Amino acid sequence: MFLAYQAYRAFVYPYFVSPLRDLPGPKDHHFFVGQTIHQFTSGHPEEPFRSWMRKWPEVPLIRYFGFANSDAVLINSLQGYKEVLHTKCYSFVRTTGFRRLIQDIIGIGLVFAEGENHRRQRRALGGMTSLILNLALTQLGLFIVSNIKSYLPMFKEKAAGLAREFEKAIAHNGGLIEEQQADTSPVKDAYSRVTLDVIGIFALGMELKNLDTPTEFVQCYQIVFDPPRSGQILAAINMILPIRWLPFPKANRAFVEANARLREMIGQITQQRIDEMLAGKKDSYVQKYDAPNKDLLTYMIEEKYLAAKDKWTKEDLVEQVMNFVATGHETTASALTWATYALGVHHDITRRLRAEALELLKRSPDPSFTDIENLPYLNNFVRESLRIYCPVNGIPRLAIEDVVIAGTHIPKGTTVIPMPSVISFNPTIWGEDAEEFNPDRWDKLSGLATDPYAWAAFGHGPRSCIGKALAMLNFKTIIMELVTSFDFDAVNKGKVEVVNPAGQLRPQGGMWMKVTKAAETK
Ligand code: HEM
Repeated sequence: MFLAYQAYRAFVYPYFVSPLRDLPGPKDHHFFVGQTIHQFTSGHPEEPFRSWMRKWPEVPLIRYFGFANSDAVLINSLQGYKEVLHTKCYSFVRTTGFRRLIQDIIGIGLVFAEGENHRRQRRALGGMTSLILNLALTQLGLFIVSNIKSYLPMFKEKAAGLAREFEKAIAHNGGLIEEQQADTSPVKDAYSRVTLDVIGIFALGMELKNLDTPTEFVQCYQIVFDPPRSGQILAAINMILPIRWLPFPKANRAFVEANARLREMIGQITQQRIDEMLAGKKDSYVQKYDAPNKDLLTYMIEEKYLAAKDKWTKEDLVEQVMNFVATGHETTASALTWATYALGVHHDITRRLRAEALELLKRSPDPSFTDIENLPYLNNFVRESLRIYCPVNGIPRLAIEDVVIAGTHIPKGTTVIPMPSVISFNPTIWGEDAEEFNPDRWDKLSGLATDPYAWAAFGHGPRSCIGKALAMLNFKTIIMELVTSFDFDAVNKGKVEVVNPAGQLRPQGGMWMKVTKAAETK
């Protein structure tokens, strides 16, 4: 009976019964596995989705076949974005494949909480997006701008440390700061180290000091985020069939061990903090940046672990911390990597950013948060960089009830994919030059491009990125530091090969970049 039902779902339902069968979409799927092989062999996690969008740019929903011919829908309209990510957000949950791809790495905290549990966690973490002022992304608590901006001195200090790293590379390697070494790469590696240091202070209240000497944290994250080809193939298979328990190949063992070690280290830090707080040593954590709020771990222990009701266990705390450390550093490191690539290709853009920043530094040698926020070209550059090179590839969802999206009835059990780059590259929204890198477009947005849902680098609605303010200020501070010190020249100015499958946009084998001291610096 069970087998007969499965056969019906795979071979009868999708072709003759599904209410989605008349939606436009690709018909070149393979027997039983749908589009899975195309996705894993396309060389880019966002292809072939982008190619479908190019073929049907005006169609709100594009239907394709997932594994076992399951129904899947690519969201291709702003209305669809608004409904899936925002107004009907809780009609969906994370998909199993997405969980299997990244849950081991990033923990089962906020990112994987669902429904009422998600609402509660988000409220507890002080990052509840106001549903009234929804699009303004007003958030309460640790993640609000007034708290984040108090970390500006720390962002500047870390950015200066990064510049020193690049100077060392210029002195030692003649400015070629990318080397192909055991699948790791110093530019991306330097960005991972600096962003890990930042999140260490924000989330753990600790100086991890990875910029000085890479710690075991960095090494473990390199193993889990930058696996060799065999590890990437394993990750692809694991999305469909859980195989992480296998003791082979070596890449699988390394992945499992690195994850276990990360949990162990974060567990130790958490336990130590709990012990200190129970012993009344409330000042043992770093507060040197004069932030109005505590670090996230301390905050969670006070608010949830030591709370009278609705308590979190130590294991809950560890998973939350895993979430923030992983999501908080690798996304920003990826954004910086691709922004540097843009600087290395578009030298005129680097010069304009430099001129704007130097002019500010002349007026205000220690610029404030408002000074930085008011740099129009930097703001345009950062948004354009995140539009063209969105670090988060896709944010797949599974419908847990029947729901109407963009006027179409979507049955329970359908996978829907909002993919920021699909909406960013759509010419009906962003114009015929949608795929071109052009920061100036932000000065003359018109038509659908002015819709808030047209730019989805941080998602939208109740599940939008809680760390947006932190990421943006950190990103801007580092770009300012880099353009006022260096010129970049991308070794590969053509198409950059990327890791696939991956939850993030990551260059395969590093981003090779020639860096020289700028003629005019601060
Ligand atoms: C450039 C940097 C970043 C980008 C592009 C980015 C992007 C995103 C996106 C697109 C989502 C929404 C996923 C969805 O709708 O399911 C998200 C969620 C999230 N982000 Fe970020 N992020 C960045 C930086 C950060 C930082 C710095 C932190 C932590 C301090 C962070 C923590 C999170 C968390 C915890 C979630 C899950 C929110 C929830 O499910 O309620 N992110 N991020």
